[in-house]
Amino acid sequence: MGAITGQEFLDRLRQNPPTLYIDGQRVTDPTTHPATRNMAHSLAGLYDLQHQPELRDLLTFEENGQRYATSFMVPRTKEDLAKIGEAHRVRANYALGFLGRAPDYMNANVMAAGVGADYFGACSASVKGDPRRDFAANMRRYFEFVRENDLCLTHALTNPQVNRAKQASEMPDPYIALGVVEETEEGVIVRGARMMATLPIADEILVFPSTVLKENADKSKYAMGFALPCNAPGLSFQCREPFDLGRDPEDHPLGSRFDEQDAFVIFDDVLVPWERVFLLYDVELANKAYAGTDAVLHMAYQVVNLKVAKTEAFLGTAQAIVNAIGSGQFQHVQSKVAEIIVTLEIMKALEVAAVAGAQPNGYGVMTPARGPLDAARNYYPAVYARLPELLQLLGASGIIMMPSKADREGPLGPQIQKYLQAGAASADERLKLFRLAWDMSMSSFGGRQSLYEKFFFGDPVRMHSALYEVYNKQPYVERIQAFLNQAGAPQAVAADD
Ligand SMILES: Cc1cc2nc3c(=O)[nH]c(=O)nc-3n(C[C@H](O)[C@H](O)[C@H](O)COP(=O)(O)OP(=O)(O)OC[C@H]3O[C@@H](n4cnc5c(N)ncnc54)[C@H](O)[C@@H]3O)c2cc1C
Repeated sequence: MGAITGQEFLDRLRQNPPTLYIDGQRVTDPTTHPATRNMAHSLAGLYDLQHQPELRDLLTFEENGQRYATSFMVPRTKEDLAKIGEAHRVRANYALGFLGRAPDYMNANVMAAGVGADYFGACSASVKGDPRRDFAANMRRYFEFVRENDLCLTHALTNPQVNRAKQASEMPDPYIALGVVEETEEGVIVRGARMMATLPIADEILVFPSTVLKENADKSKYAMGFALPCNAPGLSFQCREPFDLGRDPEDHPLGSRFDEQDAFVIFDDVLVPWERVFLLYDVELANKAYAGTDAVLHMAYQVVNLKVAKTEAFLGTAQAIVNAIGSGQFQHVQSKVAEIIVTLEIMKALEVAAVAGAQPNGYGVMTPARGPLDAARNYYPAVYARLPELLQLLGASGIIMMPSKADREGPLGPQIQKYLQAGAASADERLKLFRLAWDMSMSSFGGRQSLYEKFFFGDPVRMHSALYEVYNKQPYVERIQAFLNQAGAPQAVAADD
């Protein structure tokens, strides 16, 4: 099959809808439900991009006579990596960088895991050569399956909050956190919940643990990795309140089109067939799965490209506001726009450095450099909050005084046109622009983005700790030590002056 069209995506979603619940009701058809239909069609548009004649060569690649999405490409050279990055960027621009979990993100994950599938073969519960329990073979096949069908994947890594002072096994019920209940001939039965899966309007869900599990026999039932269709029996997604309010895109330019949704995932004794199991009971392997296959780096590479696109959107919007209201001569206004430029250039430089420092990994995959990507995924969550704040500071009351499209067509239309025009734009143009700034920075959609940017790659506190642990600081300590030793002698001579 290979790269699908938007229509194929929608048909598949309609025929096999994920088990979604919104506002107490089951969503029987996400392509028509008011809370999900616009997002479903936006995703379809993203799939259609890969068939546009001018983008086809960038967004897809050919293998054995078949075309696949570039995000599934196994990079063997730095040129391959650069092409993948450019494709990520073009696809990110489709939603101005505001679609956090477009399919590319998980495609990068399954690509790295699929090529590095031997990692899963080392799992203590894997049976080499067994057509169903050979986890390496399962992972390899799964990558092929996802790529062949151009599937859209969601994923859920963290357990419900409940009590972060306790381990999963110490909760009031041992199956609040997702755990294995039993093995059967067909597979494993899992029970419990996962806290968050963005983009539940998907074909399949990938489940891995992200929290570091401690080694002991009891906790090993929480160590697992598997994939399932989003309509597997017993699996349900409880969606949060929708941010697509059904408004005209001119009024809610982002929320009306790109509410990717976030869902709480409930596994009510769900059967995971053996062929879909990639990891089981092996705490050490589970804890290191993302690093062990380098999936984390390929995902982070998608992310750095996405964040470049998003920061470019902030810069463009900020400068358009400045142009519209003629505030560009004020020094502090220039300084605020310059702040966005600095963030953008840092992210672009980290992307370039990730490719420049890329090396083939043990599986022959050209892997972007870890240092710049770790810097990007720690830096951006720390600075993101300033971007919406800068839009607010530049737009001021303009970001709240925004009559809607219906208002502009109503009885006060002529007055709105007169009083809400901009120095360099009509009222219609100005209000569309300010509505975008509001949706980026202040609406419920924009507010969720601010939370998303803080946590999308994990808890920033623990990410910093992880960086502290892995970063080789010793050469710098030694340099300081050498300097101090050198400095000692001349200082001793001069000290008696
Ligand atoms: C909008 C949004 C979308 C998301 N999408 C996805 C998704 O698609 N898939 C997915 O798997 N996850 C997703 N996440 C979840 C994300 O991975 C988590 O938010 C992140 O890992 C933090 O975990 P938590 O939310 O459970 O916070 P908690 O772990 O509950 O942390 C809450 C607070 O307690 C502190 N804390 C808790 N435990 C510790 C500790 N051991 N050490 C130090 N401090 C601690 C934290 O620093 C934080 O301040 C999403 C999150 C958001 C907000």
